[in-house]
Amino acid sequence: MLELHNVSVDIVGVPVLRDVHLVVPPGGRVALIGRNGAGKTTTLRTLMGLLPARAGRVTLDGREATALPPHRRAALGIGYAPEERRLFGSFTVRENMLLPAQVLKLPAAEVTRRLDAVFTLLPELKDLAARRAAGLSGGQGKMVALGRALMVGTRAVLLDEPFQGLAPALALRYADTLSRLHQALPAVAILITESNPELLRPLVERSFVIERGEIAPA
Ligand SMILES: Nc1ncnc2c1ncn2[C@@H]1O[C@H](COP(=O)(O)OP(=O)(O)OP(=O)(O)O)[C@@H](O)[C@H]1O
Repeated sequence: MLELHNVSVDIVGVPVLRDVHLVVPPGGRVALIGRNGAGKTTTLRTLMGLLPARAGRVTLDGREATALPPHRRAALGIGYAPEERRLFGSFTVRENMLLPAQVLKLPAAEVTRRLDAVFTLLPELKDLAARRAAGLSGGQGKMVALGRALMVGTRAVLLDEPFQGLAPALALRYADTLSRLHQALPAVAILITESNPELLRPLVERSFVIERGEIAPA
């Protein structure tokens, strides 16, 4: 269970999240819906430990995580796919996917096991494994970012607007991938941000709406 308890976050002195309460149950599929600038990315970055909370607490399975740096949260099984993907262009797809697992210094056998599991789930990544990330299309880049998040996200993956900018056919394929992901790894929670609530309705069990940094159940 990943939880924000009454979290407030300021960026350069401006309140961006206000008293946010958000719950992502184990294996749950949760949407965070909001317009541009509503605070979706800030919420995910706060969950990941990339932004400090001015007030409130972050917990993982009831354990205090508010002060944990991002790599410690990743080590606890939280994967993050940022909206802008942040792939290293000169690295291959495989190298990009391996990076977070290497940062966590996971044993080589475990890294290989996880990579194989992600390739089984997302076979198109296996075909792209040797390609440089710089040459990927936007849709391919999103799949790589998902695969990379799954390399550490054994409990939860946070996906920031993965449908943004995808052509309709690719968006359908991505949605299908998320459904397969849930079937194959039912224990892994998925938190997805999006501006269009209709797009995620078939994929999630629960939605939260965020407006000007405040969350209410949809
Ligand atoms: N580094 C920053 N400096 C100043 N303001 C910021 C910064 N980062 C975010 N903000 C502001 O915080 C608010 C929330 O931003 P956030 O990126 O979380 O929104 P979002 O819902 O993810 O929308 P988008 O899809 O446009 O990124 C916005 O008003 C944004 O302008």
